[in-house]
Amino acid sequence: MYSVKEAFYSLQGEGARAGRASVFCRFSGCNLWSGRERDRAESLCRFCDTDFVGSDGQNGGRFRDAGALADHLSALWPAPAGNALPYVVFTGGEPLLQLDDLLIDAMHERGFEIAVETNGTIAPPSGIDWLCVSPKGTSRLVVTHGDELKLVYPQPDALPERFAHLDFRHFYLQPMDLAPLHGEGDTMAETVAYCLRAPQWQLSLQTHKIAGID
Ligand SMILES: C[S@@+](CC[C@H](N)C(=O)[O-])C[C@H]1O[C@@H](n2cnc3c(N)ncnc32)[C@H](O)[C@@H]1O
Ligand SMILES: Nc1nc2[nH]cc(C(=O)O)c2c(=O)[nH]1
Ligand code: SF4
Ligand SMILES: [Mg+2]
Repeated sequence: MYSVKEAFYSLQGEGARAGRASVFCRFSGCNLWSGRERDRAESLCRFCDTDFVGSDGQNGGRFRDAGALADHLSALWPAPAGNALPYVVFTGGEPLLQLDDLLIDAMHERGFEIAVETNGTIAPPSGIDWLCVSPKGTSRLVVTHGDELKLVYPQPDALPERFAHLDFRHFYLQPMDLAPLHGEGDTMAETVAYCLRAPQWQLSLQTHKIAGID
């Protein structure tokens, strides 16, 4: 059984593949935060911008097996899509609590390339085509290689220096959106300043928020 908060067709907003048409599958639940506001301040991840509780979002639900979820997701890809490769982004919540070999195989069988957005605390199954790891605070990072490391900045307890030596093709800093925290501050200027000081790191903007899409 898979529990999915929501699923939708949009443009990948973040990282090296920003702008690419994608089916998003947002799994329910996370191992670093309950999703309840009253638990936020005491959680390992405290700045989350996402509601991943339950399965009541658009195209959300509980799916009895990999084939049922794969059919549901592939129906969100437009037809005809010309020569674009179908692309699915598994996110959440923490997708590696649920994503398994059966679902990976089922999406590959339907012609999809598979991307994952993870907090890096759970070992991934094999067969993922694009792995984005986004470390959180003091949580223990077990995924030390992948395609992109995308660190939300600034996190005083997760400095970029801690991750700069890891085996990733791309290193991104993404300004922390303080809106979910009702916070004040200019994370954009700080993030730009860091990228200018340490050019290994590139700026990742959440372009879907700028564009006003999901
Ligand atoms: C909601 S998370 C879900 C996937 C996974 N749990 C993770 O943390 O990578 C998706 C992406 O949004 C980023 N993110 C979450 N809250 C954010 C915020 N307030 N500002 C900027 N990026 C944020 C995460 O770091 C991650 O890269
Ligand atoms: N458009 C869009 N791009 C995204 N890239 C990563 C997202 C996520 O929440 O994991 C996300 C998202 O929520 N929307
Ligand atoms: S690890 Fe990801 S889904 Fe979980 S609370 Fe943090 S940003 Fe949100
Ligand atoms: Mg998001």
